[in-house]
Amino acid sequence: MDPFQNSDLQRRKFLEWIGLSGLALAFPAISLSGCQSSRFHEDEKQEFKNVFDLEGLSEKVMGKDAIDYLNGGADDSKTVKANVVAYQKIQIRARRLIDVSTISTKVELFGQTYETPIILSPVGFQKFFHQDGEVATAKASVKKQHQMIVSSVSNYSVNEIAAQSQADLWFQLYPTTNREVTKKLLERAEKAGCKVCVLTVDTPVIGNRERGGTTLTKLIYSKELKMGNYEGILTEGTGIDDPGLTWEIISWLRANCDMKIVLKGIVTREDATLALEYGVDGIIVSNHGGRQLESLRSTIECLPEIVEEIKGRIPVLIDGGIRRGTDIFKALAIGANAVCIGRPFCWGLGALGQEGVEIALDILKAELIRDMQLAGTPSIEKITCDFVIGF
Ligand SMILES: Cc1cc2nc3c(=O)[nH]c(=O)nc-3n(C[C@H](O)[C@H](O)[C@H](O)COP(=O)(O)O)c2cc1C
Ligand SMILES: O=C(O)C(=O)c1ccccc1
Repeated sequence: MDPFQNSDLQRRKFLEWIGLSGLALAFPAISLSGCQSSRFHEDEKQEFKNVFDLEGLSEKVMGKDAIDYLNGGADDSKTVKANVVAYQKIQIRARRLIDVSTISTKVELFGQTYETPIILSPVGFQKFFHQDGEVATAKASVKKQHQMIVSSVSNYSVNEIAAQSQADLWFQLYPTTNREVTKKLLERAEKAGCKVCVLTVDTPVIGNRERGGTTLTKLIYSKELKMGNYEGILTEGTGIDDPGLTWEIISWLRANCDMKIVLKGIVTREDATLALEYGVDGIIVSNHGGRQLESLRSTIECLPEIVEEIKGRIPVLIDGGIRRGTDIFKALAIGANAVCIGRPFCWGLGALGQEGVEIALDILKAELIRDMQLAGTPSIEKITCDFVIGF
């Protein structure tokens, strides 16, 4: 039974029952947010100069619980800040008199060509930000030709998101302690057409979220939790995290699905080596946006040793703290094959639904193109480590 499916009153009662009165109050605010876009005129939309303008609007229209859940991190949020600040220490070495009249942002990953190297990170619970949740995000990603990664803990199921948006999705997996349940999650993703499984490896337990954490933890551990992908399959006593998970999962995944396997959450050269040994297809250098272990290095500081270890054998992606075209440029220069963004597209979603996600993606892509022109790099392959200093 889905406690949320019948009525607002039922949903509120359920949330109160599990002790989430604050969250219960937040839900009506979410359902109101569907009318947001009509409040903004074309001229006002021009006002979104950068993703921070979308953040500002999202804070005006979302409830406090949603804001805390979205922007919060582990402990004192030092790693959340480090992810952003570390980009500022790196400088660009631009070259002159290079023809930049045509710019290509195309990249190749897993044998496929993508229009841009900017991918949408998996983010759970997107209905918190806007009633259309992951479906709005997926529609924006299709329209703007960006790859989207659907979280295991999405509110809409991966098959519903695929059906409503026609998106080619990647699926992010949180393996449960019950492999039969995990198998069903994989089957659902493959049926939805997913060709890539992003296995998150930084969440043996949920981090210490002092901001927005109580809300999240209670929902995760609530036996009644019914988010899209677990509909009809989450058996009693199965949580979304598995503290017993080891490298053995890779061969199990190989035996149980045909998707490419990408590890998300690698932050050391040692684990990059093991990832190669276990034969994964790619890695995402990530600290979960600073939401898991506090005091990890920023991801851009982790990137050099990992790139050095991987030596181009498999794609290396990175996320965390990317807010500007120059941040994307720096990550690509240091050796990332693509980047993922989390909070920035969610600010757009919270602010204006699908249209806000589109605006966030447009802003970042336009910034990247302008920065490539100013630096003298007409294609992504041309962005080498000679173009950056101070990392
Ligand atoms: C609200 C929120 C929910 C998230 N949910 C998931 C998730 O379900 N699975 C996952 O692997 N990562 C999750 N992440 C981490 C993101 O995939 C990504 O690593 C992080 O947001 C990147 O940092 P950025 O937000 O600074 O761009 C979440 C992040 C946020 C902000
Ligand atoms: O908040 C997160 O970072 C996250 O990964 C998550 C986990 C479970 C439910 C929702 C989000």
